[in-house]
Amino acid sequence: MGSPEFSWKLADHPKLPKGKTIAVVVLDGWGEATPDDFNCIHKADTPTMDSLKQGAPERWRLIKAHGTAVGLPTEDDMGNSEVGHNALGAGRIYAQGAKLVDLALASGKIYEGEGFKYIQQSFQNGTLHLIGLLSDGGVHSRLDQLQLLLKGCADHGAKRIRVHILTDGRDVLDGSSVGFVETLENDLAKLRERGIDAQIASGGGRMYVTMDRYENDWEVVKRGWDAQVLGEAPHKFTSALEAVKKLRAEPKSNDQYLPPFVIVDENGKPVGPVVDGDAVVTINFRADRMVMLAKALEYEDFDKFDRVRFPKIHYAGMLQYDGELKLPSHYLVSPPEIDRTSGEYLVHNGIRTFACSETVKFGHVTFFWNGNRSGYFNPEKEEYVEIPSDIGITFNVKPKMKAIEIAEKAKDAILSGKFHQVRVNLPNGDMVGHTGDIEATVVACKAADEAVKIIIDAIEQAGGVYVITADHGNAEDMVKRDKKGKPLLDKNGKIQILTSHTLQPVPIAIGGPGLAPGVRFRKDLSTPGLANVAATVMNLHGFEAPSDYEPTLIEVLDV
Ligand SMILES: O=C(O)[C@@H](CO)OP(=O)(O)O
Ligand SMILES: [Mn+2]
Ligand SMILES: [Mn+2]
Repeated sequence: MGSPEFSWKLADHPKLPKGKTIAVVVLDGWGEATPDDFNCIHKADTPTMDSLKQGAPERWRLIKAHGTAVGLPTEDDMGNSEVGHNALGAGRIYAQGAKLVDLALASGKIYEGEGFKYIQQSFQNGTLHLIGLLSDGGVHSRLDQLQLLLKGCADHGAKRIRVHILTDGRDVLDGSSVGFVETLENDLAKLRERGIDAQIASGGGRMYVTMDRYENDWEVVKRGWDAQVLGEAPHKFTSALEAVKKLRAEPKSNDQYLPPFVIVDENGKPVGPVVDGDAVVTINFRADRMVMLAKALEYEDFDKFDRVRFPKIHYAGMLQYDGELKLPSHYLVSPPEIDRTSGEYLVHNGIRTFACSETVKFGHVTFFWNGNRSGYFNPEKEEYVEIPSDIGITFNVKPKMKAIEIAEKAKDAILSGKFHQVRVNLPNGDMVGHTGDIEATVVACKAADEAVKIIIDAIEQAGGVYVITADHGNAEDMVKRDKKGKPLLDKNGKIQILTSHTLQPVPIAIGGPGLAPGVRFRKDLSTPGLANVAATVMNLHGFEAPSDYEPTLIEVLDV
């Protein structure tokens, strides 16, 4: 901080005591929606979350978790874990990757930056490869940004372009991949009319190819590497549209899990392996599922899988994905500068923190919570525990995931008396919700509720305080609806399953024996959101929040 008067010291809260153990629980993908058959939270047996709701309006309320409340471009943007946990941890609303890329493309500034100049050095003699998620989901990437970037790169001298697509079906409807490939193929055809050699070179489903996160399963990244960089995959096609259509027609296949494929020419030769002298851009703005590929593309020393070849390329991320690792070192758009997060403040004010989740969400309560920063602020004051996730399965097969294990770890941390804050993410509603399997999602919600109960019981025993909330909706609505909320049917009369997040608000509940009797939710904040939670938690630790944080959700009445 540049200003001379800056200090990490937080003012004492005038009314609330210090020293309480606070459990902060984030139920991933747990929104509030009308109770019906497609609301898995409603369908599940969730006595603990139901009982918290009885505390409304003083100790239970709803907060916004999507759109501008979390720094996304519009109110049509559903929430997601990155922006949700960023807001929860940072206590302020930052224009997020989706918006920053929009602005940089609209102003043309993206083409003036260091990152673009760096990749541009390969345009004369090399190929430009764009790798990323192909959909308009807006969570990790957006089709319109890819379209603008393709055109912009061509305008700025790219002569040979290869796109390596990852099909979605998670932030958008399953089956929509076909339409996105058609759109992209049209754009590439237009570039070819301009004399630019532009084609799709490889592909695969995002959950099976490339987009793993938090080092859960490097095989996923390897499959992508083989197809994208080496030009090798079990499936070969001469057209991407044909590839996606044929692979989707296989039994049990879906967009999220399409196997890797490469596009070959009439001689069977892959059209776009990455070779020395090429440029590569990973077009996702969101960090978590690009970090592993970024490491493979950038690190000279790398032992996660055998890369076979490590081409000398000019690589840039759409954004820088990890501020602490400075990864990648080149990027087209600067990420939001999320500084002075609540975690960093609290560490400076003597708060000892324990954070835990299973691998698939571990970075959410650590990396995202801390403003896309990996590692500890102060290892003496923090302990982060990762419970290994199951690998190689879709979570509808094991919908309970590691919820109970996470809760037990939290319980031990609470009862140990070593920590002031015990923070967890319970992944079930989200991870199972994304599979589109309604029955399994009901089981998932019940498991998450049981985990909350374990944590609340520990807080009761320790005389502490709990804050139970969520990062965005998912499990509370599993069907695509028309504007009036009626479930939509597909051509065959079957309901259209919604695998994505939602626009719903999320609950927040406070309580526990350590909560001062006069504490209740304020009534004067009209539409607070996730960013109001950080100040709330700071208050519960006995501190005033910094003045530029979004206001606290609570007030303390004299009783
Ligand atoms: O799985 C993911 O990457 C996203 C959806 O694209 O979900 P979440 O934001 O909950 O992590
Ligand atoms: Mn989430
Ligand atoms: Mn999700």
